[in-house]
Amino acid sequence: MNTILQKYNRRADAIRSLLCVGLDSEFSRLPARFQAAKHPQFEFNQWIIEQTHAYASSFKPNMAFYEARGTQGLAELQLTMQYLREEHPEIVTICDAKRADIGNTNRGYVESIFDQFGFDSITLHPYLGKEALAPFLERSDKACIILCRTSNAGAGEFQDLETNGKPLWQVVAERVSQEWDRDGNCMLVVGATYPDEMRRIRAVAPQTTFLVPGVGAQGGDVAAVVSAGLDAEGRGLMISSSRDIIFSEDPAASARAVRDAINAAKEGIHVSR
Ligand SMILES: O=C(O)c1cc(=O)[nH]c(=O)n1[C@@H]1O[C@H](COP(=O)(O)O)[C@@H](O)[C@H]1O
Repeated sequence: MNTILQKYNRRADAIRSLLCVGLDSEFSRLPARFQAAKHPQFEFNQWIIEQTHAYASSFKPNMAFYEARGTQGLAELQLTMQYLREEHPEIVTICDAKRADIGNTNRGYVESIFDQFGFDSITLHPYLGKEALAPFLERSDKACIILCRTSNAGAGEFQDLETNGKPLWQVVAERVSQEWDRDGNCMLVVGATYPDEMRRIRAVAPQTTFLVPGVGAQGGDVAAVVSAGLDAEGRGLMISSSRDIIFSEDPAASARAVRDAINAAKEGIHVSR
């Protein structure tokens, strides 16, 4: 297991939480007091981080909402990362960017996301194959989170296509967990909205950690996710919610409620951790 996964498990055990808080800080949805601030997204993120860090094992900013504001948004993402590194270095950071290109171009993304922004991990799509992703996979000090079964309604358009009698998402799960994950630095994205598929993915990838978006605003059920996806150690899940937490009346209470729902579901299936 590599250092980022160790960091994650340490944090998850220390605060008894498998919750990932998504920093999808869309400018138009920020409270007015933050929209008027000098660094709106950064100051909002700082507030959200302070409200929710006690319940968060990871934070996941989605690049889209920072890129949308051009250089100012990217600068505020950089400030957010600096703040997290200084104030909460024990919490895992995930760059949700769903990148991947040919190998040479990936080197640029690796430098940007891992070295300039300093993220612990990044979401990637597998479409170009292992050879192209080598610059990411070689980074045994970081983690690669590969899209397997996404949470959206149309996920099946390609992901359900059968190859050698298996759906593509199963091939991705097997390939990543058995062939790509040499250093223990690979995870899989498995949407909360597909618990049946998640159960099958857990069966073929028993030791892989899943990033699980889709609870909260997208309607995924926390108890179904825990039942389908928990690993034998009582971990193996980063259950992610963005809008439902960060734009709620009380982000601290919302984060605590998801953390509590996850733990209640775990107790229901008799996992000690
Ligand atoms: O990679 C992701 O995090 C991701 C994969 C997926 O299958 N579905 C999905 O919703 N996401 C991301 O997870 C977040 C979900 O946000 P909420 O629906 O507000 O909780 C967004 O940043 C999405 O881009």
